[in-house]
Amino acid sequence: MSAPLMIAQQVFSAFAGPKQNDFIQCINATLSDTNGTMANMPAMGVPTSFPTDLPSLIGLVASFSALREWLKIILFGGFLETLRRLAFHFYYKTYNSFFITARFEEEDTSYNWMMVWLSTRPEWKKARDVQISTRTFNLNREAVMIEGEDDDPSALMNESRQLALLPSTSSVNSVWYKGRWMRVSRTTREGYYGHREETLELCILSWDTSILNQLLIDAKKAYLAAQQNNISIFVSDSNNSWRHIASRPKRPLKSIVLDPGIKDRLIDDAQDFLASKRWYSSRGIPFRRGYLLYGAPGSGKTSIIHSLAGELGLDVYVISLSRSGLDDTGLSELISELPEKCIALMEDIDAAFSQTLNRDAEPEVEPKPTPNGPPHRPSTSKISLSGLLNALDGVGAQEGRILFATTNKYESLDSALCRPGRMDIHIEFKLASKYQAQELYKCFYLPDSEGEGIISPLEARNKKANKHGGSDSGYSSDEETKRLSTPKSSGRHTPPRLSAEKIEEMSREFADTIPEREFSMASLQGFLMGYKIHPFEAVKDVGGWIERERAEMAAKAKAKEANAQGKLSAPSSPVSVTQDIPSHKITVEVDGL
Ligand SMILES: Nc1ncnc2c1ncn2[C@@H]1O[C@H](COP(=O)(O)OP(=O)(O)OP(=O)(O)O)[C@@H](O)[C@H]1O
Repeated sequence: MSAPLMIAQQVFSAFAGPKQNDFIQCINATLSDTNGTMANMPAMGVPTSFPTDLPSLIGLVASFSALREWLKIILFGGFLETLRRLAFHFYYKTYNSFFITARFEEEDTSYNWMMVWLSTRPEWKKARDVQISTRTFNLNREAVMIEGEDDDPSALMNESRQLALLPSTSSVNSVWYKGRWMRVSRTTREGYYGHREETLELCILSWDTSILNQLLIDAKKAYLAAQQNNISIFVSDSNNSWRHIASRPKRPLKSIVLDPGIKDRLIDDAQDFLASKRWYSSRGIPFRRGYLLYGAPGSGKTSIIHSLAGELGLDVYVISLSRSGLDDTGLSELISELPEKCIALMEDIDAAFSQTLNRDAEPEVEPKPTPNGPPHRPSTSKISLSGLLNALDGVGAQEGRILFATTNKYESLDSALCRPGRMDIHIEFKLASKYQAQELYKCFYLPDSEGEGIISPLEARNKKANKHGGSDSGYSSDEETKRLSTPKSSGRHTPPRLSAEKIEEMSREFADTIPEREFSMASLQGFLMGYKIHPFEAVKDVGGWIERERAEMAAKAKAKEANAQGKLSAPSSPVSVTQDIPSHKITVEVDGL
């Protein structure tokens, strides 16, 4: 009781000054009341009168032996803690001067470079703790295949599984790079909405900081080299940011069959545009180019755009105008965030147009019931035509971009959207001509540069496996090819090798049977897909296929007409369309007929 009172007295006198003597006397009186305690104080070496200045107070406190011990402990502990902190500080300083540390966040592209680079390292083949992954880090490329997989026939069935060996997330791994030791660790943490995000950390033991740059350059080069045969596809997410969704192998331009001149016109124009930046800027013309591809469905509009992207080495940014939640501001943001050289693709621009694209955005309407199915919901997109026009050539519009828009309903597009400056070149894609049918046939059955027809990778590998057993060398005679093209007789799954003259002759026969501009290229491709390894049967059966297609189209037209007249009151049962092909039958159910 007495010590706190004494301290209170001292503190009070220090702060309150001499005028507070009454209060000090009061405390003294209180202390002198506690006789028992005070009586013992002289024995403890504590003065019985109370100091009123600071040095005396310190003397008083120091006169307590227990307090002295505490003070010593506190000072000693503080000293030790300071030493510990200094030691750690110097340790980390020294450690960091030996190591270069780099972190890569999963959502960043550089993370993909590093992971692809790591997946090619030989270290993981011998490691005892590795992660097995089928992720390709936005690449369509072979990662590390399982050793011996090529020799295992059962692995042929798992052709598409590409297993990569990666550093484990549960341990710290070592890699050597250019004679430097590197520590690799991967950590995951809980991100937003429970999404797990990964960070890759590399610690390189090196004084020379340029080694990190070298590593990044190597990893990026390796990634781009692997990406060389692919194009990247980006779409917008709900935050109106671009997100990489896929890499697709480049499609050779020659695999797209158009009437003569169309492909050349497109490619020449696009190449000329990309090389003319200075020309545009010196004349004050916005450095942008727009192409409108319109015409029949399945005529190759989308295919040629992807193929062109591969040819020009550009990535494709798909702008989906009917995406729910996308409004004029979001669209402007998206277009202004496009990279300088890229292809922006707006598919089926008429679909968005007929639902919401008009100069004065219509208020949302209730879904209307349709006779044959669920009510048709209008798009939840809030794009207006003026918003689209502003986004395309407003101040925020990106320079250097090539815009491709596709539509099946050319006439329904507003003339403001189609005017030069927005859509500079309009190209019509028609239903297949005889010329296209013939070229498509040749495309299917002519051997490519490696001596194979257009066959699936599995067939190619089967072919490789059969290399020593079959009579594959050189072109075969007609009799031989007929025999080979019949699977029952040959038991093979590879297309026959036909001479170029033979294919030319058969392709003419095929094209003669196909009526001009009646079928789409997509439907011809669909037919030929059923005869991938049966070129003779394809020519023989195409007449029957045409009849069936016509009957089907007539039935569809009839049903559509009946629908339009409101005669259909109940949903009709699906119609089965059966296509006979030599090796198997395909049954397709067509709804609503
Ligand atoms: N001219 C063509 N040459 C080669 N293949 C073609 C051609 N046209 C279409 N195809 C094939 O048909 C399929 C559909 O083609 P694509 O998607 O490019 O047509 P589209 O005109 O964009 O159709 P839609 O207007 O319905 O979107 C693809 O698999 C493609 O290989």
